[in-house]
Amino acid sequence: MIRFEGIHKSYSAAGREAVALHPLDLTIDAGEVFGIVGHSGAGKSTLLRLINGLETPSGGVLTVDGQRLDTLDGDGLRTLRRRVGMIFQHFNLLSAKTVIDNIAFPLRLAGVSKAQARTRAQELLVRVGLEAHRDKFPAQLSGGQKQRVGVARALATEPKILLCDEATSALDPQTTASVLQLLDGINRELGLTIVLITHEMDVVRRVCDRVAVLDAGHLVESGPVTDVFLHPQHPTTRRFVAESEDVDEDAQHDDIAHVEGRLLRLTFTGDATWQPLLGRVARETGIDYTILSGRIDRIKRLPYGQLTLAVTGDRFDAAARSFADAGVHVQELPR
Ligand SMILES: Nc1ncnc2c1ncn2[C@@H]1O[C@H](COP(=O)(O)OP(=O)(O)OP(=O)(O)O)[C@@H](O)[C@H]1O
Repeated sequence: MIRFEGIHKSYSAAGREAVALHPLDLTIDAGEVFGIVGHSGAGKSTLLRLINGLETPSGGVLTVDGQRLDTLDGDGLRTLRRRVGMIFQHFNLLSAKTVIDNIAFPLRLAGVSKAQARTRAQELLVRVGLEAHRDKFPAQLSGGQKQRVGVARALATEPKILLCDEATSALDPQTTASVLQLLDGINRELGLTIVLITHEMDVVRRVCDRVAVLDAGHLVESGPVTDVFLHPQHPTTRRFVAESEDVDEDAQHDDIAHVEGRLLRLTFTGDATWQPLLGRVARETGIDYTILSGRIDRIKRLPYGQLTLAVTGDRFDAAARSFADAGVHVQELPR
């Protein structure tokens, strides 16, 4: 478990104090995939780098697996870094070393013999699906393959926690999906805690269990991805969700101006996603509806659907109740 209590961080640059993180409380549970989303400069990297001691907080208490980081000496910090692996946006591989030697490198640093380090690196190569590339150099690999080497190297010292610093931001959508799948598998099979920072809500939707939203150094919202993604409360979170769904909010506003009725947002999750509810409720209550927007997708493995309707007819409240009785989350939106 990683626990931030009143943690804050300021940098002094050119004689001035700049606040990167305002005091925040946050708990990341063992074994979960936790996403931290925010725009550039929001404080994501700072938050992540506090966890492996690459940055020290200006105040507050940070505990990793029950150990306060401010009590660690040099040896303690080195042990922490073996238990907390990290992967990076630009992979940070050693260009003069082969794939297998890149993976073995942290073990060699930790004093493991060359033969043992290579045996372990070979196992990791298989896990990330790169056996065929073991003797190549990083320059001979695609971005996705480089990130797989990064993952294998991070796993070499058998960490309990994996930090991912914009790990898919330099990759195309298909490669992003395969690297996220790899991370998901590692989380499930090895029980590793994964903390990832990203500026894309879509990355959070695909792999994270919980998420925190940072805005200019403030933690503005956090919770299970199903809650935060489907029912965002803070304007910054709403913008992230709208961006990831490719919604043009201005165009949507224009569309709404053209239709009559009250606006209803229906969110279906799990089994409710597959029920033929719309027609049934319309028949039973005599309402009519126009679909303004709709989406069916998954949050991690949970199927969900979200529809925005303009509803006409007298029995709006009865229709809303029928949807709610069928397990659908119902929200009336202001016009
Ligand atoms: N070493 C440093 N010295 C001075 N200021 C810093 C330092 N590192 C970060 N900052 C400042 O702290 C704030 C938060 O930076 P941070 O890198 O944590 O944000 P971020 O959300 O990760 O952004 P990005 O996605 O662009 O990396 C920014 O205003 C940044 O300029």
